[in-house]
Amino acid sequence: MRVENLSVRRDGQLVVDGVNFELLSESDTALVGPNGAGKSSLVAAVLGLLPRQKGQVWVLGHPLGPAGELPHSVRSQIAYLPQTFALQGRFPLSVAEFVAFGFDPPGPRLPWRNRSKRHEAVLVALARTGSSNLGAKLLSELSGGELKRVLLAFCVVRPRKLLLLDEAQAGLDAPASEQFQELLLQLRRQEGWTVLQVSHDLEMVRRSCDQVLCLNRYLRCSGPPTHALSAKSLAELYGPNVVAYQHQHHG
Ligand SMILES: Nc1ncnc2c1ncn2[C@@H]1O[C@H](COP(=O)(O)OP(=O)(O)OP(=O)(O)O)[C@@H](O)[C@H]1O
Repeated sequence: MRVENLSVRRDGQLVVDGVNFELLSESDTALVGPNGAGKSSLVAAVLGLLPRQKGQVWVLGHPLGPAGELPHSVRSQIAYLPQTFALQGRFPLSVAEFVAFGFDPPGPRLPWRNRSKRHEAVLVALARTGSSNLGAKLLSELSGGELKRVLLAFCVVRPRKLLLLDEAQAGLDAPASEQFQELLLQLRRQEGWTVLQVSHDLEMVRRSCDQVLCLNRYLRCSGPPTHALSAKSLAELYGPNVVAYQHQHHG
């Protein structure tokens, strides 16, 4: 993915201003910045879900159209996990049914076609994400950690190239968050995904991402974590009162 001079306006305010970046194939890039910095707006705009005020975006070599259009063949390579995924009450959709939706590329869906292949792919996806015991449960009955694993099962049920995650670990406790990140890393390597993930977990970003984009309306800094998350960069991004915490590894 390549983004040139991207600006996004919301309610008359410029919330993303002149942003440039590139995601290298099979890399893991984190998008960090304070609340309201424009991270979710940027992700929505590069997917064509939010209008751009200006700028060009190329997804897997294809230009994003003026109204966010992409060919089906490109859209089918993308998975997007939004920040919120609200299911009220006992929404009547099982985990296995939900993951099965991920099997069919965008476009007209013919549920009777590929039925046995789809069923097999769902079982494999659930197994690969440690969710085999959840297939018959309702999606609305899952815990936060279970739901995140099932969302990854949705992503892995057929091959894709690009994965965009908006605060996928929000609401998870520390062990669940760690497990989710490990699973994501494992699947990314196996599938060859290119990942862009919005995160507030700077320690996780330091440990597992190749590139960091520091956003606060415009791109304040970018590069490998050692550079982009230095004390100086963090002070510029979050203000001088943020303490840059770094694990010291001994031995
Ligand atoms: N639906 C909306 N309508 C109008 N303005 C919005 C909407 N959603 C967000 N904004 C505004 O756009 C700006 C950027 O918000 P955005 O959600 O992109 O930031 P963020 O960096 O993802 O924040 P957070 O870390 O809190 O999720 C904020 O000023 C916010 O108030």
